[in-house]
Amino acid sequence: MSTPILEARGITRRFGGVVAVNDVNLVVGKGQIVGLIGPNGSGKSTMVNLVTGELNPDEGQFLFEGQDITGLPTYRRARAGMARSFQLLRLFTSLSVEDNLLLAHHMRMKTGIVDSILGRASGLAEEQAARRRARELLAWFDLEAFADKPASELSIGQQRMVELARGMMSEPTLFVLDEPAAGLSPPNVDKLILLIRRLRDEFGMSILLVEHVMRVVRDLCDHVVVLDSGVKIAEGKPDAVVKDPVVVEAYIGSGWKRRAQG
Ligand SMILES: Nc1ncnc2c1ncn2[C@@H]1O[C@H](COP(=O)(O)OP(=O)(O)OP(=O)(O)O)[C@@H](O)[C@H]1O
Repeated sequence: MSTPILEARGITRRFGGVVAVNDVNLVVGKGQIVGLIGPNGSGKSTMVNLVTGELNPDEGQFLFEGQDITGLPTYRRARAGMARSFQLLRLFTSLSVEDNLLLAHHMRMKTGIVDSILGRASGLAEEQAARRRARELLAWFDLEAFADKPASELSIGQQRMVELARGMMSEPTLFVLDEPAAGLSPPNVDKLILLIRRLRDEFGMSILLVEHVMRVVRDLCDHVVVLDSGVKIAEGKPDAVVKDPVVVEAYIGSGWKRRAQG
């Protein structure tokens, strides 16, 4: 197997007396879609924040394309090729859709904006390239018609697409998606599934996906990792994992059946 895009080795993170993530190993291979699931409070969001550098682990190591990135700040991970989407949308609702893409690009990469304000040639060239990329992505996501509209005028489903397009601005090789189906209607969930698959197939993207909607996990994931109380309790193919008695037991009482039908 080629070097995985992401490898988490023995990751532990505590909050006071709570061990939110406990000695977790996780591998995302190149071009793979790996699901991270588990009942509420099992440590998924903490793990995502550890992967992207919003949090640092107390123990363990992260490798990105074989390089140790443990302790690197978020923007350095973005430069290395990592992007994320947020469970609660973080769009600038008064800005246009296109400006959301451009601004996020500058903020994530910590580059360009000073140059462009000062009118430096390198900055201007980058600004033009970013604008071109934004337009291409808006077309790819079928959002061209909304480019100049304030994000607030879009439906939640459309805003989720903007969030994904925004993540793509930095040309990531690993996209970490935090509950992309949250709040979407069933037809929009179908669209999302197709779109995430296309992201992988057309851009060769690797994806780490946290998701409660089991249909999304079953349809998309090559491999699933299950957390419970911070511990990895199972992993494998989605169909086998959701039937694993240990996993079913962990979900009982936390609305698993309702979600599995979602
Ligand atoms: N900043 C924090 N301070 C203290 N405890 C925290 C913090 N963040 C998470 N925790 C605790 O860590 C554990 C894991 O929480 P986390 O949010 O990672 O779970 P989750 O699987 O993402 O849950 P959900 O599915 O509800 O989003 C929980 O017990 C939570 O209360």
